[in-house]
Amino acid sequence: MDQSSGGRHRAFDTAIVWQDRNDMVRQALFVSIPWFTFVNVSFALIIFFRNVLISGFDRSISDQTEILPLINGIAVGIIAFSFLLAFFIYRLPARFTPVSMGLLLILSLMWSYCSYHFIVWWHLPFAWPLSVILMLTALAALYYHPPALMLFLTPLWLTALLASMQLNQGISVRFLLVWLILTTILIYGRYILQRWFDEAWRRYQENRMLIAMLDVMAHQDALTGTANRRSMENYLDDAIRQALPFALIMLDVDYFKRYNDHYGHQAGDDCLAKVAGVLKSSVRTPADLVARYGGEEFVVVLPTASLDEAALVAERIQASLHATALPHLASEVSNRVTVSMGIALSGSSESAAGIINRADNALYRAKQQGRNQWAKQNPA
Ligand SMILES: Nc1nc2c(ncn2[C@@H]2O[C@H](COP(=O)(O)OP(=O)(O)OP(=O)(O)O)[C@@H](O)[C@H]2O)c(=O)[nH]1
Repeated sequence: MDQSSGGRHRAFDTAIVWQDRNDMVRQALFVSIPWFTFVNVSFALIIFFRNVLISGFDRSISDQTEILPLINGIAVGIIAFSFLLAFFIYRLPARFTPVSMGLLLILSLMWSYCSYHFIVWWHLPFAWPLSVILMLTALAALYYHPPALMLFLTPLWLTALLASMQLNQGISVRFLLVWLILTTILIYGRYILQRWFDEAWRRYQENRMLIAMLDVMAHQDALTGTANRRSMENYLDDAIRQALPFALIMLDVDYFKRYNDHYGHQAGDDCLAKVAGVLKSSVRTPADLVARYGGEEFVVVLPTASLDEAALVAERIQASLHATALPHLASEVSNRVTVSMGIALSGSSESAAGIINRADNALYRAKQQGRNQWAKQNPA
């Protein structure tokens, strides 16, 4: 993920690239955490303002009123810790650390403490829905990260059971049923969401493999495995745009029509693949490019090479081809497959077509002079 351009936040908005599944989890967290913070903060604010601004709003708050300042303090704490959690997750960037896990647990414990009092002492009608909303919020926001989800859910989930037992002086069958249904919703809900998450990851991987395959098909020649003509033209255009000098060897298999006529088209294909193998093993660095220009013509591009260095590569190609000893009994110059080559140097502000044209002229001269040799561009 590119953090340098456009800042941390935009890295998730634009052109998402997930290297592994953890990246996807981070992305999900990044998307979920503002909403998770919003739910926590807004409910804490409601509690705080009901208690502080509208005192006596909840007439049922008659028992244990001395606990009210503590509840208000916890509401403020929830707001602070929610923002702190968002801050830690966004700053690190977007991942669960022991600190954010600890914050999640503290948040849940604070909510659990509040809901216990709301249910057991104050009988507040919104206490149950609040607990359920918080649990479902956590489910939707954290389902893809089981440890984080468990840390937030477990205290609230247990508190709901314990508060009910305390309220009913034992186990109420009616409540137990509701609690079990809630538990089922949480477990099954997580299972369904997780399946979608895994499915999204699987399809993302498939798409990436497909794109990589299409990329290879778009830039590679299927028969020889070298770069194709379009890829070579892009390569040359890039080099010219960046004013990078290069030498270019244009290369043609001698008497290839006769080869096809003599050995058959299939053998001709094999021969081209072997010639391409020789070319690839004869270049110097990974930056050098071997491309199939078309038919039995190839191009070798040698960045920063001089004419003499390119001539050395041409010699190496000839020697290597000779050593490979591909028979060509229909050839007039040798009983092995040979090539003719034309070498040209890139000139300042010259187009790719112009350079190729000069290499092609040199190749033509090499052919005229008897084939199985190379010729340099005409001096300017
Ligand atoms: N087997 C095979 N043959 C191809 C392929 N592409 C082009 N050819 C053949 O390559 C031959 C090229 O013939 P020419 O252009 O006359 O060249 P040449 O016979 O090598 O003659 P010189 O270049 O003058 O030595 C043609 O017969 C094409 O059919 C290919 O992919 N596979």
